[in-house]
Amino acid sequence: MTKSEQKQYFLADNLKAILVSLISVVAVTLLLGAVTFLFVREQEENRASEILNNVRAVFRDAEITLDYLNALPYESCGKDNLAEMRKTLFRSRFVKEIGFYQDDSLVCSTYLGILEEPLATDEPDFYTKLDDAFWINTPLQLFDKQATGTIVKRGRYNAVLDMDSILGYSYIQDWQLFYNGDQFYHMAGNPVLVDSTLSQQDMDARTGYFSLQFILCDERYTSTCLQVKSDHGRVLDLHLGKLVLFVFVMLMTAALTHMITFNYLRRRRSLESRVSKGLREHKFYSLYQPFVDLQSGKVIGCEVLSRFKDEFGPIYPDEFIPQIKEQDMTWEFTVDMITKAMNDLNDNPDIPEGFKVSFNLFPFDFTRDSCLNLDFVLDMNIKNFKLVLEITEDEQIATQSAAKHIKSLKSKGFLFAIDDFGVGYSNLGQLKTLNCDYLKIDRSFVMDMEENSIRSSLIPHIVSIADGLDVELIAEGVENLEQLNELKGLKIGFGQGWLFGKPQSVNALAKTVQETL
Ligand SMILES: Nc1nc2c(ncn2[C@@H]2O[C@@H]3COP(=O)(O)O[C@H]4[C@@H](O)[C@H](n5cnc6c(=O)[nH]c(N)nc65)O[C@@H]4COP(=O)(O)O[C@H]3[C@H]2O)c(=O)[nH]1
Repeated sequence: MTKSEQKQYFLADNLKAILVSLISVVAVTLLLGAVTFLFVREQEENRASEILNNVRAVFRDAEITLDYLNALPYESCGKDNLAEMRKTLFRSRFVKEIGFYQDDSLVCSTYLGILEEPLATDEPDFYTKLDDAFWINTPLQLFDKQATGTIVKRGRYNAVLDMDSILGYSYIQDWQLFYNGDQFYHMAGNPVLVDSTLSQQDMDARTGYFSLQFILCDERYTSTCLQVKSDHGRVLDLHLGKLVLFVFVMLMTAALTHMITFNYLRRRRSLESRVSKGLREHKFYSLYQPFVDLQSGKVIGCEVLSRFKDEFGPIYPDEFIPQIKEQDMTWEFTVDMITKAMNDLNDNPDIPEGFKVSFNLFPFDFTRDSCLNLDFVLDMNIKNFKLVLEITEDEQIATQSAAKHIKSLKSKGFLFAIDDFGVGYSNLGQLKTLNCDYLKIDRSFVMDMEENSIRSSLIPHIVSIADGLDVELIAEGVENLEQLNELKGLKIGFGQGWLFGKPQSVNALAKTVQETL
């Protein structure tokens, strides 16, 4: 991969990773947002029911107080009645003052005692379903002129309720308490905050669960309800820590998903993962390079050479072969390559019977018994190809087991070629033991023949070694006519190289074969 390709992939991977991290941040935000919201909403509901509990305590206290007094037989305000009213006031917790009525006028109260002039009272703000009369934020004429309060009257008595000490603690009144009678009656809190003409059903339909606007009614005094429209500033103050955590989690999610995605994409592009994916998905394919009989010029065989290409481009054998060895997949790879090549060559009618087909094998595989499983190639050999197995000179083939396996394969009809002869590890004794059929002269010897280099001057010695061992020679890397002529002059039998054809598709090979017939 070139530097500019690497840069391009780096940028593309980065963009993809950014996209994935954005998507995951959105997903995490939605998920965490929903969970946090439900949590906040529950907390707001808890706060609302706490307010309602306090209200219930006040009403209950007033109810007990008023019921107790109404049960007494007093019809007028005398000393005894007043004493009883004061005793009762002392016992109650949320009643600030008690008054007594005669003929709809207030005639005495715990604070002022018996009034000289009975006091007529204004119309109440509303009546409850139990016929209790309520005055909301009404001037408390009996105290000082400024004071206002909530008064409830039941039967002959009224009670001034200490609502403020319970309801007034909240510095932001983002709720209103109302009585739900034939219509909404404001009782406490912020009267303009929420639309009092809305029914609970309207509110529910309008707000849904993901909202900080809701109505909660008391369990006992079911007509006493709290309408809440939570103040965002207060809620934010309350949950600032969570918000900071939220932002932190989002940043971490973004960073982590970017890192994971980027690494994944980079790993996917690594040689190791591309090769292993290629092996898994049988993505390797074969090209065929012609062998030529140097004297007649006819194509008499081919070498099968593997190739690989994926969405990131090609990988060449000098990179994927070591990788396959590293992943210990050599045998699986070889079986796959041979099967595909045999199918290609069998299927093409222009590849003649008896054609030499040469496969590259990994020397290490000859040390394992599995190499004897090459019988399947014989079964596939319907066109009687001369099957040549090429092994590079390698210390692995010097082992006893490799020599035994090679001997056994030869007895089944496979021919053997020592590849890249002259640059590897071999000695004459070993060559004799292996009893190979061909020596392939490494192309480094052929490359500078026309310049009479020291290396090329060794070719005649290789020729006499081959004569001594009675093996055929194949010269690799023949690129021009000068090399061809010299090789012919040295009585070398076969050649392979760009002069005769590069590694090519089976169809191109078939055409080359037909042209030289
Ligand atoms: N400069 C030049 N090069 C020429 C010329 N003629 C042929 N070549 C190249 O020389 C290599 C010959 O194959 P090799 O020596 O068996 O060397 C092969 C072989 O050892 C290994 N290889 C390739 N395919 C397979 C395979 O399927 N299995 C195994 N085990 N090894 C393979 O990878 C090596 C390299 O393969 P390739 O890149 O295909 O390279 C091929 C071929 O393309 C020429 O005239 N000039």
